Amino acid sequence: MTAEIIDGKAFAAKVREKVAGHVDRLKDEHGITPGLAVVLVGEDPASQVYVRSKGKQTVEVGMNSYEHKLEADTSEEDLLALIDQLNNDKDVHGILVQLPLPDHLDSDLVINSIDPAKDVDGFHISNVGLLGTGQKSMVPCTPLGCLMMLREHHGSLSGMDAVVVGRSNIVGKPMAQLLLGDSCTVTIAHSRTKDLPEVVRRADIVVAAVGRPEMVPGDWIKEGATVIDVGINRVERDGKNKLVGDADYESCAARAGAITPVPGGVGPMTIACLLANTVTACCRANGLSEPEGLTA
Ligand SMILES: NC(=O)C1=CN([C@@H]2O[C@H](COP(=O)(O)OP(=O)(O)OC[C@H]3O[C@@H](n4cnc5c(N)ncnc54)[C@H](OP(=O)(O)O)[C@@H]3O)[C@@H](O)[C@H]2O)C=CC1
Ligand SMILES: Nc1nc(=O)c2c([nH]1)NC[C@@H]1CN(c3ccc(C(=O)N[C@@H](CCC(=O)O)C(=O)O)cc3)C=[N+]21
Repeated sequence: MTAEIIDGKAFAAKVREKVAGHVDRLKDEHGITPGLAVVLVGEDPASQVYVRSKGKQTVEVGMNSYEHKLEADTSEEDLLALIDQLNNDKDVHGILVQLPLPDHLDSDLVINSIDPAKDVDGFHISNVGLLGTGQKSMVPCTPLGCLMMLREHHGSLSGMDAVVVGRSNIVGKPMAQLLLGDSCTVTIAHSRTKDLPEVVRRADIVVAAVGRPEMVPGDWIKEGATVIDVGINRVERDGKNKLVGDADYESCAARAGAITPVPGGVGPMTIACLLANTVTACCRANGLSEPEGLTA
């Protein structure tokens, strides 16, 4: 079988178009412009690239972008003061603190100081709890993007066997919650999982979120399964820098029914979902009906 390629880049463009339509409506009918604040502490080069890309796309869909770049040695007190200011700013509907934070800052404390209604990353404990109990919440962007692509490809996911490889708070765990919410039978695998190849071979849906370049080979993939590759790994090949996923693309594509590429798969959908979450947060903050099809 040769896998169908799930084009995350094209899908993300459609999501952004929808978002832009809602932004227009909010401006025209209500005089409100959704605003997203992104906070970057330090100068991690990859983080700088993502933050720039987020800011650019925020403006392209007609929203306001507020970028806050802080020195790497910023104190926790100063960062919390900035978040407090953003929490109380009516023009800011979404707040994202780029992770990872420098070691001297307590990420849990920082994230939990964001107003949950503005937590467009969906990382605040309130949103995690709401998602886990099936209540309306802000849903983490990367898993939301994966879910949207899976729903589009399969229609219903009910009864499918899903294996999520990785159990991080930002990808693996929320991904598993969303798949469970769509009635998959979900297994979460991690570094202590016994016989990972056999576990993955049971899956109709494999979500690879491990952070290890090309770790999942094609012979772990059940014929016809769908592979969602969350991994973003920069590696050097033939003297060139290259971006690869957590799945070995060639061998997985040879067995899978469908697969997301890297780049051009989950990554672009993550940013599109961030914009979608900002519009959703803006509508909720203003007591307006929220856009359909932009959240879980
Ligand atoms: N496309 C996008 O938008 C995004 C992409 N990413 C990418 O996704 C990947 C995962 O990110 P993230 O969840 O933050 O990573 P983390 O490092 O936080 O988590 C990785 C998970 O993989 C598990 N793991 C590590 N090695 C193995 C192994 N050999 N076998 C099985 N499981 C293993 C770990 O297990 P254990 O818990 O036991 O240590 C852990 O649960 C990265 O490549 C990252 O760059 C991340 C966010 C967004
Ligand atoms: N608070 C917070 N929220 C995040 O959502 C968050 C974060 N911190 N820290 C880092 C990770 C990573 N992440 C990506 C976003 C877009 C691409 C993306 O657009 N990737 C392109 C390629 C980009 C490139 O060439 O580097 C693609 O896959 O096609 C990738 C990864 C969001 N993250």
